[in-house]
Amino acid sequence: MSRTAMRASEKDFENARNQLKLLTKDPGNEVKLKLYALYKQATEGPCNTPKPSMLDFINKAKWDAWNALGSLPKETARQNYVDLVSSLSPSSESSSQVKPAAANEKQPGSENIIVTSQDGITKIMFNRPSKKNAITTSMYKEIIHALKAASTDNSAITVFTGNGDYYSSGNDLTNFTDVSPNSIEETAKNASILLREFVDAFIDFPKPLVAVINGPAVGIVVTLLGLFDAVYASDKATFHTPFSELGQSPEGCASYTFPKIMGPAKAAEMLIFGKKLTAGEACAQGLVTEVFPESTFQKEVWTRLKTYAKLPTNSLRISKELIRSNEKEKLHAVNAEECTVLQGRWLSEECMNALMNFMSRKSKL
Ligand SMILES: CCCCC/C=C/CC(=O)SCCNC(=O)CCNC(=O)[C@H](O)C(C)(C)COP(=O)(O)OP(=O)(O)OC[C@H]1O[C@@H](n2cnc3c(N)ncnc32)[C@H](O)[C@@H]1OP(=O)(O)O
Repeated sequence: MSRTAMRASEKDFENARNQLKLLTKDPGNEVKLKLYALYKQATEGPCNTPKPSMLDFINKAKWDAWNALGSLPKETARQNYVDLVSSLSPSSESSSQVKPAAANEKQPGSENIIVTSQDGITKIMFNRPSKKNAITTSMYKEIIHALKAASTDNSAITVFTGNGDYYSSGNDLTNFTDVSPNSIEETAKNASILLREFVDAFIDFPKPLVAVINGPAVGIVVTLLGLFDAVYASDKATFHTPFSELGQSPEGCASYTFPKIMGPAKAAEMLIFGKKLTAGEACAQGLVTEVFPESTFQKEVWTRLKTYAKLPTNSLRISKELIRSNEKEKLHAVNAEECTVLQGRWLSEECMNALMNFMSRKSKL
């Protein structure tokens, strides 16, 4: 008999609750919301409490998740809860972690950012494919750390890429949702400080910085490309900065680099109106260096990068310094301004509405 056809007993339900306490890895906010909703439905039936205020992020998200279950019978909710907890066992957690192939020197850190050094190339890989490589707060910190280490290691160039079908879906939107109403302002301030430090690490990076865009790229991973020295893209990559849709504003110095790269009209289409570009369009507008067919992308790009990494390292650094140094002061000022503006945006009703929409879309089971 399949698990879904079975009926979980009170004992199964109790066991699942205990099993949950033993989890070694945080299952993430979305799963926690689903668990919360199923638990409430299984024990109390359909949602029976008043809708919390929009600013009460956490309770509103919980309420939405529970309310979305409608009139699901208590027994079904109980079974779904047991099934969900069982799917979170350590074996299913670890199966989503994919290690990079042929990594000679794997450096320590979480599994969400994997740093390897080989053939004169330090590779920093987004490795959270089940979440489309969305960037959590701790991943921002790890990347800052990885860039600092790469700036003084033996490699000639540093490369960012993504594991799985996405390059990255940008900022993890749940970074802002697991916050109590009275700490929203402090969270926005801390995020602004972290973002500024994060972007500064790219502005100041002394070696050639290359992006190997293996799939769609969204938000901050797109805006940062203006600070990269070369961007190679698979023809299945897309470039999307939906800031207005999210009630937010550009970051990563794109408000300055994009108009310089592609002209103000094309930059406005991307940064204000959120137009998504294909790899070919991004290349035509100067954001991407070269586009490769998906079938040969990895082979062609890495072969080329290995050749580049054999060039004299001091010469590479000095040439980059000449190209970029005049801009550095301006870029730091732009970064500071963008972070200040974003801090205000994160507290705006438009942004809160957009985050709630994302959360309620996810909590529909
Ligand atoms: C220190 C703070 C600094 C802040 C800097 C600010 C930066 C601004 C930005 O980066 S704005 C860009 C933010 N990103 C987005 O708006 C993308 C949101 N995600 C999506 O629109 C979609 O998920 C998608 C188009 C990327 C992919 O859609 P698809 O239908 O193919 O896949 P799923 O939606 O089912 O995604 C699979 C799971 O991954 C979760 N996920 C994907 N992206 C994000 C994200 N950015 N944040 C959080 N979670 C994300 C998605 O929710 C699914 O999870 P689930 O399986 O648990 O439901």
